[in-house]
Amino acid sequence: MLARVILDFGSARMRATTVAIDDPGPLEAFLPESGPCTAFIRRGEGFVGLGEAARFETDRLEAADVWWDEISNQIDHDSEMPGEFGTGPIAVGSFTFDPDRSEDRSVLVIPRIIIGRRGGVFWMTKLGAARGDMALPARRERVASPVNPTAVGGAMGEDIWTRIVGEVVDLIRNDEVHKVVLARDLIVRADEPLDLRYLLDRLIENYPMTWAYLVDGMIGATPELLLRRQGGLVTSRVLAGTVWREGDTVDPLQLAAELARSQKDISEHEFAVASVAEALAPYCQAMNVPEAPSVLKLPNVMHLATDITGSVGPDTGALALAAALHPSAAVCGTPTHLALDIISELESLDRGRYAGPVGWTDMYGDGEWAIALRGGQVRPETPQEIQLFAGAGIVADSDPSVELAETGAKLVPMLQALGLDS
Ligand SMILES: C=C(O[C@H]1C=CC=C(C(=O)O)[C@@H]1O)C(=O)O
Repeated sequence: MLARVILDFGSARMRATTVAIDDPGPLEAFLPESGPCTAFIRRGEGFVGLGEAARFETDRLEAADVWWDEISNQIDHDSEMPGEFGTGPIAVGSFTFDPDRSEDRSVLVIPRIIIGRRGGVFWMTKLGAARGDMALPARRERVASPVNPTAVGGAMGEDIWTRIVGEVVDLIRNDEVHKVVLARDLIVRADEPLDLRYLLDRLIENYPMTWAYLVDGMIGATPELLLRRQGGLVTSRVLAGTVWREGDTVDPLQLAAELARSQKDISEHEFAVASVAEALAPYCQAMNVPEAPSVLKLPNVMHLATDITGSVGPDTGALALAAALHPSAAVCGTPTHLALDIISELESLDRGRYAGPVGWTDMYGDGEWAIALRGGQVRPETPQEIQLFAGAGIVADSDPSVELAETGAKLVPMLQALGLDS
């Protein structure tokens, strides 16, 4: 198994301190110009992580879970706010969609400093620090917008991608598989290294209702939550089935009504809900799956949405649940193994961390893992370049050219952030 551990606290025990702080203002303002940093923010709540006390590179969620379990047992935590959700040392991660078919690695990092906000409570956690050493880091002065960003194409041309969607529709109509989510990529290149803090600012500003994430060069603003585990309660927001507005021609209410009635989108959505409900069931004493989806309205698209809730025992942590739920049929298909094979055969794309779990877990197994959608990856060797991804669920009634347009609508948040779509 591939695993690389970088620890800067050796085999000694680590001290961590958490204190309540005054409202620090926007969390993202603390992200430094250079050096490792992480963020997970929705509606102004969440955290930023600065520096790295430890890092685990792996190809398996399960291995990351074991590693964090061992490491978190070596941390002595002194907290002013014990038991407050999200406070204290955390591990922040971004996992590949398909570890068997990706050159990219999954990563779990333990930030050295965490600044967080939730429900009117503000905190800072520092690893390797005592209560006397809890000054807030400096806020940044300014961030740089992308210099001359240009879309330079992806692994596959739009016409070829559309043809492949047609091939998958044929497979589905021949009953060989029920649903397959196909993705495509788009590379955007600038003249100077991209300042990810600028992109994150734009995503937070334009899409405050999504989970804006930044982990190891993977950045985006996703509306889909694989799971939140908070105490004994697990919640999952399942999305699948999409409409969008071309210009301002259609009334949003009418569009939402059309989506709620669209048999094609309802069937696409039902596969996704069933996959999450089936994967969660073995871990839940009780579960609630609403019978009909609601419509989630975002600035660029609308989705059918179902919030599943369940109760889990103390032994099943957030990372273990993420391992059980990934990949759901919102990003893979039904049946899972057939959809995975078709994706790897036809998509001609290494998805890397796109559509994989991205999020955090704490020392008690609580945490939030979203699905890394509406985002892109910047790699250290090409800091002026970002690979964007977008996919669409293909079912029997899919029209390939409409699916292509749907992936275009899903690329809008990142293109806007890069200054390529107004
Ligand atoms: C696969 C993506 O979206 C998923 C989430 C919501 C709606 C989807 C759809 O309607 O196809 C996808 O299942 C993506 O954004 O790349």
